[in-house]
Amino acid sequence: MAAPKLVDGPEGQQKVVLKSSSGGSAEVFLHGAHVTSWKSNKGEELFFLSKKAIYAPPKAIRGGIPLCFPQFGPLGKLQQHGFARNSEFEVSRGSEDSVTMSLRPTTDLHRTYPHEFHLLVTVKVGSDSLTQTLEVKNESSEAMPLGTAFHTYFLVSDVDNVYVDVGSDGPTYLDNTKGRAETQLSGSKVKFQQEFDAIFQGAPDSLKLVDEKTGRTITVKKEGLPDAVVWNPWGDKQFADMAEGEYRTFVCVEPALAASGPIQVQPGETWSCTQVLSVS
Ligand SMILES: O=P(O)(O)OC[C@H]1O[C@H](O)[C@H](O)[C@@H](O)[C@@H]1O
Repeated sequence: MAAPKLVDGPEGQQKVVLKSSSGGSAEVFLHGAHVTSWKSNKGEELFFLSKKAIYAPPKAIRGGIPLCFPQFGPLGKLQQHGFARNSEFEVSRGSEDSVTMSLRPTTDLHRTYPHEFHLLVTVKVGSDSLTQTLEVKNESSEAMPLGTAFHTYFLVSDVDNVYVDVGSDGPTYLDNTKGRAETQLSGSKVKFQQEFDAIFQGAPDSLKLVDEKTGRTITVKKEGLPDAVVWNPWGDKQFADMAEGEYRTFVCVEPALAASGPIQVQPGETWSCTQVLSVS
């Protein structure tokens, strides 16, 4: 099995380039096991990646799929979204169209998260799909708390042209712009006219992002992740690693173990989750 090719990227960071025999492709940095590009078999880029992204610790790359682990957002004692997205992974195995990257805790990570674990993240690209799986084994003698998310930034023609169908009619969500106040969505479609930052707890396992201008539909299927976060920051506020106006060109749909967590992974237990993205 050919080992995946390591290619130099910005700021001395290395990435793996994946190619499917039927045309799709993807790129995954060792920094954060971070997927930064997914192209369909038509060669169209499907992920947003900021022109001002920073490719070195302690920043996560702004775009693609930041890996939130072992915490989601501020829901715990660790840094926002946990440390995995700012950690250096190693290639564990791979092929032309798939790579598995590995992270074990360093002394530094143990300072805030005193657990022995082995984290494996696998990314596989198909002609019009990308599959990402996270597996974590608790190798310590006590339970380890876990929150996580695949924090995917999808490229859109303009935020005015899109909606996210969350798969159920009139669900409630926790509104992060209002202190996680419980709020009800009218209908099943999230549209964007202002900052939207919501945790749909116990969301259906299939969500859709529809771009009515391009006619493109992205389907997000989640396994093992009870929640879904939908986010657009609206406006050029507070993000030094986002260029002016870039907020109009992405929507985040994030399969997550967020407000339904953290869970406790028991000693010796391996916990896993998956997202399958497809474009039509
Ligand atoms: O800037 P970051 O740490 O990557 O967080 C970016 C965003 O992530 C999630 O979508 C949260 O729901 C938002 O509240 C947060 O602003």
